[in-house]
Amino acid sequence: MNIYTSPTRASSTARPYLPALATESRSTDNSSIDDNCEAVPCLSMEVCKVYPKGPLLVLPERIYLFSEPTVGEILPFDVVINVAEETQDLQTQVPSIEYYHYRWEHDSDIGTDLALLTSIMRTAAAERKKILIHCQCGLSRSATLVIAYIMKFHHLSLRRAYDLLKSRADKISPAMGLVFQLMEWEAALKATPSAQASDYRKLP
Ligand SMILES: N[C@@H](Cc1ccc(OP(=O)(O)O)cc1)C(=O)O
Repeated sequence: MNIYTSPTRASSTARPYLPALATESRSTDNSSIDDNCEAVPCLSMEVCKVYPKGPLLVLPERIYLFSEPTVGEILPFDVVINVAEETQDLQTQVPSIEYYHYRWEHDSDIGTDLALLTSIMRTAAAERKKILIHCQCGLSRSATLVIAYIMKFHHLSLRRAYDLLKSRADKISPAMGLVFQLMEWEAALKATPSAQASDYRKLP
């Protein structure tokens, strides 16, 4: 079990079960991706060295996952989505970048934001923009958003989307409360399959 348990959520609720089985095969394009995600434990909120080589390309449409970046680290990006309450808002320092800061905590209600942010990502990807998704450690909140994107625009179940991202960024561990919301997201996507048909894009 590699799902990060938020300290703000009691363990009274049933645990969603997403065993970390990397069932997706890696494409040639992404063969070097895992090399960037070294086995460096995220020891504290202050020291999140999960991506020691910088932002990690996790999806072929130029979508990268990362922990809290410096100004210099976001400069190469066209779009930055920061989904951590506690991270620094860099918007004023990078006026040329399309910058979004959604102040998620580990137990935030993110359902509405998922719809909006995945659409923003999709639009940016269609415009061939380079997109950075980050939170503080790049393990839970930002990973949740990327999983939601994969589910919606690559038509994968939560389990398969999680396994896919895990195969490319093996330290991800969405907080349990966020996994529950991804389960709701999955149900909502299933209820409106026709709305996604034109957005379908096959993963290489
Ligand atoms: N608190 C954890 C590290 C951690 C911090 C934040 C975190 O969330 P996110 O990836 O959403 O910034 C996940 C994990 C530890 O002590 O190892």
